[in-house]
Amino acid sequence: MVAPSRIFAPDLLAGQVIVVSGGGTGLGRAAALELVALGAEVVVCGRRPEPLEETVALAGERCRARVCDIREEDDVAAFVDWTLEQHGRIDTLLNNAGGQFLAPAESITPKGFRTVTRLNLDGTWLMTHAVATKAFIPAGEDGRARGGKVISVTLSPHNGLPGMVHSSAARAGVETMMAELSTEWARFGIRCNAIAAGQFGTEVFMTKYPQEMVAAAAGQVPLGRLGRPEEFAWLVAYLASPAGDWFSGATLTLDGGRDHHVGPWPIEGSRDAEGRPLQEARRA
Ligand SMILES: CCC/C=C/C(=O)SCCNC(=O)CCNC(=O)[C@H](O)C(C)(C)COP(=O)([O-])OP(=O)([O-])OC[C@H]1O[C@@H](n2cnc3c(N)ncnc32)[C@H](O)[C@@H]1OP(=O)([O-])[O-]
Ligand SMILES: NC(=O)C1=CN([C@@H]2O[C@H](COP(=O)(O)OP(=O)(O)OC[C@H]3O[C@@H](n4cnc5c(N)ncnc54)[C@H](OP(=O)(O)O)[C@@H]3O)[C@@H](O)[C@H]2O)C=CC1
Repeated sequence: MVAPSRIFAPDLLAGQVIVVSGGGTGLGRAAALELVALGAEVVVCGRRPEPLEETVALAGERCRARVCDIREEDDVAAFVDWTLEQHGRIDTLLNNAGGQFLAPAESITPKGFRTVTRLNLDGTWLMTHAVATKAFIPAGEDGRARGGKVISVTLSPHNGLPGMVHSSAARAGVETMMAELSTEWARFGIRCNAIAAGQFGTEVFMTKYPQEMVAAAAGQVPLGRLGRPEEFAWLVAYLASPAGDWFSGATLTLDGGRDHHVGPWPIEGSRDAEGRPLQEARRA
């Protein structure tokens, strides 16, 4: 039995069907559990069955899983068809699956660059296009497009993460994709937004990258800590709920201030004896 939400009413998303890509781990799993706690039917996908099965075991009967590689067009089509066979509708798609490797730009090969843009940009597009054309745009019983919501995970800081030029470029593309579609697909009642995630202490974040980088990450966040997966899940739930109905084309940055980090403040050598920032004297 999934734990009740600490923030929202338990029936906030009752009756909704929500797809979470990458729902077997980290931020995707946290979102899946919160959405189930709020009454939604959730379908998770990813490449490996084991983490998906663990999410289902934690979430209970209102969560289903199916293996799908979001980079493969046929996989994506089969996954969306299967979800519609199971539930008859999709209300929200959370494009959370993604990732990258850390490497200096000059050492990234053409294949390495393509690998990361294909996952984050092409994969997000394949999922978005398939869900829109199969579930959101076709007419419902009233003869009008059913509509729906797309929420795509991107990356903060927006000036790019050194060592991640491929992912920084791909996520910028996803944010523009969401903004563009918010105009084109408004006529179908489709809302498209991005959540620019700062650094969250998920298991993969804590273990995949060089430990020096991980150890330094919180120090680059003005609020002084990494994000907690439930903080991501709450924003997803808010956007999926009626409170999110007038958001479209937006990028919501969720990062403890990381996007605007300029280094330690007060600046080293520019503090008074108590460590406070310096202040100019008033004119006499
Ligand atoms: C501050 C942090 C902010 C963000 C945090 C998070 O996102 S946390 C969450 C993060 N979560 C995730 O990232 C989860 C998802 N991430 C993944 O699945 C992998 O990281 C992936 C994106 C590489 C795709 O995997 P895949 O199995 O499809 O690919 P593959 O392994 O077969 O490699 C294909 C090609 O890529 C290249 N290349 C690969 N690695 C390196 C490297 N270390 N060095 C150099 N190059 C590398 C290489 O060209 C290779 O070809 P080769 O030379 O072998 O012929
Ligand atoms: N944690 C952080 O600090 C930040 C994370 N992000 C992004 O947020 C998202 C979640 O991150 P996090 O939970 O930390 O990381 P995880 O690595 O735990 O999550 C990535 C998920 O995506 C799935 N996935 C990867 N490739 C594919 C694919 N080709 N097809 C389908 N599913 C795939 C993985 O499952 P499987 O391997 O089984 O396919 C996994 O469940 C990612 O897009 C990440 O890049 C962005 C900014 C910062």
